[in-house]
Formats: sequence, structure tokens, C-alpha cells
Amino acid sequence: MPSRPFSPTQNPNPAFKTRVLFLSIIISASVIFLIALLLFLVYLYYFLLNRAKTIPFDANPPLKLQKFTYKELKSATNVFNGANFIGKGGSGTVFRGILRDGKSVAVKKLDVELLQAEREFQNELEILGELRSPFVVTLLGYCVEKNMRFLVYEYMPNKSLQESLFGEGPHVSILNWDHRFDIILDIARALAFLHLECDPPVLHGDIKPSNVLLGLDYRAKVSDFGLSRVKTEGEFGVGLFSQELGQSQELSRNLEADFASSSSKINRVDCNGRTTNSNSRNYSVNMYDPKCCNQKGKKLFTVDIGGEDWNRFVPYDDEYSSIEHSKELSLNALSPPNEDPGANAKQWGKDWWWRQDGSGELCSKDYVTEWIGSQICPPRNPHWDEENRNSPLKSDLSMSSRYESPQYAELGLESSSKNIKSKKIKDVKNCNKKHMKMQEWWKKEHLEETKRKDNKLRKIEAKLKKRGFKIPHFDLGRKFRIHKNNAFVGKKQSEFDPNVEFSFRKGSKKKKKTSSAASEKWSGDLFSRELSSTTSMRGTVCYVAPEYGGCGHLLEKADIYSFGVLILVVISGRRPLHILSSPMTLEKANLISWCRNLAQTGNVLELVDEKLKGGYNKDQAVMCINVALMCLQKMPELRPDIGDIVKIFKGEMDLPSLPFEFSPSPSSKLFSRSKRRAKADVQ
Ligand SMILES: Nc1ncnc2c1ncn2[C@@H]1O[C@H](COP(=O)(O)OP(=O)(O)OP(=O)(O)O)[C@@H](O)[C@H]1O
Repeated sequence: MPSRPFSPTQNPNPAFKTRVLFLSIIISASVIFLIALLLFLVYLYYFLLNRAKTIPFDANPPLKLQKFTYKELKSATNVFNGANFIGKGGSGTVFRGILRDGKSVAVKKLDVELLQAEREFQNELEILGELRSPFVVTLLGYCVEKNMRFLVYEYMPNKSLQESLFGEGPHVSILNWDHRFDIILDIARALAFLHLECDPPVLHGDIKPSNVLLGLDYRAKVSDFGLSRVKTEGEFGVGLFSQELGQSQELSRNLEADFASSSSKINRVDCNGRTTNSNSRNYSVNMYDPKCCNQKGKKLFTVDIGGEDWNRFVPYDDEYSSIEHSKELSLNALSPPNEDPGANAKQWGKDWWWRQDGSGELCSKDYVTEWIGSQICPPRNPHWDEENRNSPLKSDLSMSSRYESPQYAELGLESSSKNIKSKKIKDVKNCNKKHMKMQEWWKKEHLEETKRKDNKLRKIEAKLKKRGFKIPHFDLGRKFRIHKNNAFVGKKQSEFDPNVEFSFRKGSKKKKKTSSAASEKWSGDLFSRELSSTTSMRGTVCYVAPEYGGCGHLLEKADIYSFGVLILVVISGRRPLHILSSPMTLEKANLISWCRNLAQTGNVLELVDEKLKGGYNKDQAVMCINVALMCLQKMPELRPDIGDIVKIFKGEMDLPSLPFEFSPSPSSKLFSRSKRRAKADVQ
């Protein structure tokens, strides 16, 4: 039988129909399932993203803190009105607010896009939230809503020490001496509270004027715990370089060999203070023997020049001595004749900018400090050189000149001055090249962040402008921009335009014809301001301790170093780095170097703020500067403990004798002794 052709009107096989239906159901179900899964994953992603930021605080907020709602803070600050704007920091904007109970507060709105802000938020809650002291600003509460983060502090009517010292305008009154001394004492007490009274101790990590807030009576409180950390159990107060006993002993042996070869003598001092080798010629350095002394021992340096000993008993807070540093100190202090003075000159020339580790690895800090160092490269300034030649011990910015002084000449060091001169010429050539390289590195590294911050700042500025407000100048100094230093780079001294003043932020700009003290103060301000607020690395450039900044481990002695810088800033009313176009004042560019030089010439009071002249307590000023010098010692172990500092300030303890390198007497003694000896030899 012939088969019938298929007709479209005919009903298909019911089994086929079922199969099609089944297939379409499966397909649509899978599509729906996939879409749902996708949506779920997107939701989960955002949920986890938000939860990661909020959970630590929501789950376990510090007990003393109040949790505010966004609504509450909005009404307290009048919807973050420009009229309530106080200032802008690296991680957020601060507004004044009045709570419903009438209490004045400072509300910090954190810039959530910044990782730094997130860290600051966590740290402030976890660390500052638990602290209560009259010398530490009180964190009252916080607010976490959606992606927003707010911190609520007690309101400090006189804002920060930074603004009191460097702010402009009629509202800024000059801090008198009593205020300044009390502020220094309050900060010391705050650090004593953090280091000694807190258990476990709290290390601040960013002591600087903008993190010191002033109350109505100008009493100071330390704020900003964004970079702080709690010391963990079992940590010693030991410097990075002095952790390995074996290494120390090895270095000790090397040092012994160094000195032996330079007709110097090393005397070992045991834990009872006995010297095991007393044979001395021209130089002898007593080294602490780490093997036999327990913690909290004393390190004894005996400097024996020409048969007379200067003993230095230094508070020592760790079992192991830092031989590396001992070496540095000893060599710098004594400079045996066969040592390479060029290397020494470099180290001292850079002063506190020196590279602290011997690893050969450069960290970000090295680049920045190196770059900053290059800005005050001494060979570019003939006046500076001239000054140094006349007064060899005046500056450690150019250590080479020390070797040209008569006393060093008599010690047989003059031969090395030729090397230094040729090195200087090389340095001048390399300086511009290096400067450019570092600029490029910095630009690349920070371009993105700078752009973002720039846009934000512009928006805020525009907003405030609309409402008729202007952001105070200091707030614009957040960004660290590198501009070509037209005033210095690639120009001879003769090519300098005296009317051009240098600003690291804006490049050079025409200076007003009148050159007043104020205009002198102004030059370099922007750069210093930017430095003092640049916390993208750990700590703030200029305030950060050398062993900590960039790659180090935060310990108490890093806070002590920053405190030392801060003391000098408070007393001098100058920023730590104060670049001036005038060649005669370059000596004062680096506050710490300048202070060390003044100490060597016995003239530390020259540092005191001119605005205070005639109206300050000389004894207190000398004491503060000497304490600062002790805090600024390169070896962390040699810096005093905060407990001792407070006692010294309160007059309960005598100031220990200044380290050898800051004391004016040894150099003059050295000079006169060697001169006498030379005369005797001639006779
Ligand atoms: N509790 C407060 N009371 C009054 N003013 C405050 C208070 N906290 C901060 N300020 C003001 O707000 C400004 C910005 O503070 P913030 O802590 O955000 O930044 P900073 O410490 O200046 O800089 P950075 O965070 O980059 O170190 C300060 O300079 C200060 O004038």
C-alpha cells in the first residue's frame, strides 16, 4: 500500500508534542535559574563587600562608644553645612556639630574610597575608642550606614597645633612661651599614658602638630590613631638592628678589627662596668658586651682622646646592644683617620635622612627622602659652602667641611678633604639627574591618587564657594605634587632670580618685592605643609623615625623621635623642612640639622621662635631643646624613655649629659688638646 503524504493540518505525534513542551520548560527554567543565580551572586558580592567593612565594629563595638545614626549627625552638622566645616585631613573632612543635648562635637566624615580611611576608622574605634585620658582626644562615637563612615570626637575649639603655629589670618593668635611649654608637657604626658599606662602599650606612630588638638585653654590632646598599633605581648623595645645577638657579635668583631687597624683601641666593658682592655692611645671606644648584661642595663661609651676619658652612661632598654649603631655613633664621633670620610660625610650630610638599613633595598621612603635631600643638596649653593669653610663645625649638611677644620687637620684628616671636594663635584653633576628620576617615580606612583584627591577637593571647593565659603589655605596642602624646582634645578647660583620663591607644590612663583620676615616664612611653606600631611607611607615625612619610616617596625622609640621633631617645631615655630630661596638661610632649612649645628656651637637658643624673643624662659627652652636632641638620636636605644622625659620636664630628674656629637665642649677640647699636643711636638 502506498504511503500517505504528510499533511500540515494533521495533528503531530502527541509524544513529540510532550517532548517539545518538556524541553521548553527545561530551557526556560534553566534561564530563570541562571538569572536568579547571577542576581544572587551580584547581591552576595555587594553584601560581602559591605559586610567586610562594617562587621568588625557592628559585631563588637567598643563599649564606651555611642552609635550615632546618619540622621542624627546630619542634623547635628546642619546637613554637613559649609559653615560647620573645620578642616580636611588625609582621610576625611571634619565638621563641627551640636548634638541634641547641646554638646559640641567634631564629626569626621571619612573618605570611604581610600584604604587609609578604612584603616583609620578601624584603628580609631579599636584603639582610641578604648582610651580615656585628659591628654588624648576623646572619641565619643561612630556611625556606620551603608558605605558611609563617621567618627564623632569631643570638640577642640582651638583646632590643631599645626594651625596655631602656622595658620594665617586674624583668628590665629601667637602661642606664648607658657602655652608652648605646656603643650610640650601635655604631649609628653599623652605619650607616657600610651606607652606606660596602657596595657598593652599603645604606639601612636604619627606624632606631629596636626595630630595635636588644642582645647579652649590651649591644653593639648593627642589625636589621630589611624596609624597607631597596640604592642603585642613578648615584643621588646628593641631596634630593628639590634635584634640578632649573633649578628651583633659579628658586627662587634668587625668593628674591633676596624678600630684595631686604625691604631684605635676597643675596650670591652662587662656588666659590672669593668674595662677589660685599658691600653689606650689616641682613640678608644668601650663597647657594651651584650653577653653578660640583662635587660634595662646601661651601655657605657668611653671616649678616650689623648688620654682623657669622657664617659657616657646611657639609659639602655634592651638586652642586646645595637653594634651597628654603636659603630655609627663611634665613628661619627671620633672619625679615625683611615676611615673613608666621604662615606661619613654622606651619612652626616644627609643627617636624619640617612638610609638606615644595610640591605641595599630601596623602599618608598628612601626615594622620597633621597629626593627631598636632593632639594637641599649643599654643593649647589656656593654661599653655603663658603659659610661652611669659615665655620667648619657649623653644619652637618656638609660634613666634608668638618674635615677641613684645624682640629681634624691635626688629627691627620686633612688628606681626605681632596676626596670630598672631587666627590662634591660629582654630586653636583648627579644631583639633577637623580632629582628627575625620583620625580618620575613619584609621579607614576601617586598620579592616580593625586588625581582622585584633586577632583574631590575641587568639588568640595566648588560646593563651599557656592555657599560663599573659602577653604582655608592649609587645607589645600593635602596633595603632594611634584613640580619642577625651577629655582634650583639646573641653574647656577648666578642665574637665580631673587624675586622667585620656591614652592614644591606650585613650582616657583614671583615673590612680592618687599622681603619681610613674613615673606621669608612663607617661602617653602607649601612644601613643608604638604610634607607634614603626607601620610601615604607609614608615619609622616620629616617626623617619622628613620628606623620606622617606610619599611620599619613601629616601636616606642619611633614616637620618641617624632616627639623630638615636634618639640623643635613648637619652640622654633618652623616646619622641619623649610626651604628658602635665600642662600644665607639654607643653613636653617633642615630644622634638625640646624639644631644639631647650634648644639655643637653651644648656641641652641638661636632656634627659639623670633616671635617669642624676650618673652620666654631660657632654662626651659634649653631643657626642651636638649631633650629634643636626645630624642632625635639615630640609635633608637639611646633615645630616652617617655617616663624619664616627663620627669625631666617636671623637674623631678636631671637632664642626662648630651650625647657627644651635640656637645660643644668635646670639639673645643679636642681642638685645644690636639693643638697643645701639636705645639709640644714642635717644641
Ligand atoms: N576634635 C576636633 N576638634 C576640632 N577640630 C578638629 C578635631 N579633629 C580634627 N579637627 C580639625 O580638622 C582638621 C583635619 O583633621 P584630620 O584629623 O582629618 O586630619 P589631619 O590630622 O590634619 O591630617 P592627616 O589625617 O592627614 O594626618 C585638623 O587639622 C583640625 O583642625
